[in-house]
Amino acid sequence: MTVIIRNASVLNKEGLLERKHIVLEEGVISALIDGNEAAPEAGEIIDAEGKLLIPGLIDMHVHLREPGFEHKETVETGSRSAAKGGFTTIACMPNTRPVTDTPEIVQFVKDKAREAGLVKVLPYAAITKNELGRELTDFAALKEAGAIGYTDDGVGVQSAQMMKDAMNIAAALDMPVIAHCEDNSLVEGCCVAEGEFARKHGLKGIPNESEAIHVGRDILLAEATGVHYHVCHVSTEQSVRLIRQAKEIGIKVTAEVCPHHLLLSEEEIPGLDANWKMNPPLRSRRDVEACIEGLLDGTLDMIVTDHAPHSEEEKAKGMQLAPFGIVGFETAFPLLYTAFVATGKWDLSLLVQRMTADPARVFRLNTGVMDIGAPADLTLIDLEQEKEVDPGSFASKGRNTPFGGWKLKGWPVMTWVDGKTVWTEKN
Ligand SMILES: NC(=O)N[C@@H](CC(=O)O)C(=O)O
Ligand SMILES: [Zn+2]
Ligand SMILES: [Zn+2]
Repeated sequence: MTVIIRNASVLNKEGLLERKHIVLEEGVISALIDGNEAAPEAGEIIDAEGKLLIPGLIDMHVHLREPGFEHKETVETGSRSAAKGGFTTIACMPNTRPVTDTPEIVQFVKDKAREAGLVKVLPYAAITKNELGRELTDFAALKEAGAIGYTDDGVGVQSAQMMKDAMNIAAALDMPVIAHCEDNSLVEGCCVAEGEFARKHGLKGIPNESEAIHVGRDILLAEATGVHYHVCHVSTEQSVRLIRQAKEIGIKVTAEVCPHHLLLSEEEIPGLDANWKMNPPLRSRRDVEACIEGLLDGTLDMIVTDHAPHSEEEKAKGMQLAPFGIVGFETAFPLLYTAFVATGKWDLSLLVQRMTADPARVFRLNTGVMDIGAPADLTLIDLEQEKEVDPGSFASKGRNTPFGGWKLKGWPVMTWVDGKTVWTEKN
């Protein structure tokens, strides 16, 4: 099957936009033709009409909730939500029920993804059985089953010895350890960050050190073990500083940041609405600025959504009792485009790189670039289209977002995986 995408705006290696016709054959990009030349006439022809065509977005931190929490999301609904948001590869977290801590559950997630037939789903496996922090999982068997890394996301690994053992085994298997950094002794009974909002509402606040203490500890353990250590959802100035210093001295550390931690601080939380509750929490303006700076200088390698769907009933329990987490796939690109690129603060190529080529480089994925021979994982984006975020229209089962009603530009309109259309606005 041949697909020709005519008249697309494509970012060249210098980060400038060029008009191209792109030919997709047998699931790979087979030709990039100068837009001034005639486009070939064969197979399915799509006229991009000058819209932006980029490598499919990659999200290395998402929650698909299956098995066990199908009322929040399934592999299928999450995959559709991802495709709608312009994502073509997503890596899902193991805090399911049962936890993804055996080869059978890794296989189950892969089977569900194949049945859905939408985006590429890469499963992570747990570091410890049932994510309880007591006993390591069988790293070799989990790798063999197709897990791409180990993480207890949702909770931090509290024991330094447990983390060190995990890193030693992962290093020997040439696999990464991905860490949710949180010291439980510092966050008991907390639901929002330390700061003005917590004070005003009489809530116990989550301090920045609860995250950064684990980042610092784990960087030392990564240095000792030589593992590839990846930090989840960085949200504090202190974590950014520690990661920057570790990179400077050659420790193999990489990191991710979420759109909400680049856009929102605790000052913006409007009230006791749990759609503003996530872990890590929204912190101070100073932390937001440090995360932005970290992303710009490459200390933070990539943007991830931490797509964390919950049901409306669960989120209605209020700030203190509702579960942590917000959905992310369907708003990520338009949010960042509108806030940072349309305003002239960032180059378009920087945003695209941090959501495609950079995660592919860090996790050694064979995608994320628009080269001849690369998989035809592509996203077409309408940079002019402006519309309001409408949680009611999400493909995700989750409606839990603080961004409802935000007016955004830069909406994905069509997504291809291995040359196959997995989502189009026109349906
Ligand atoms: N980020 C969140 O607020 N919640 C995540 C867990 C996590 O990513 O730590 C979830 O599973 O709901
Ligand atoms: Zn986490
Ligand atoms: Zn998460």
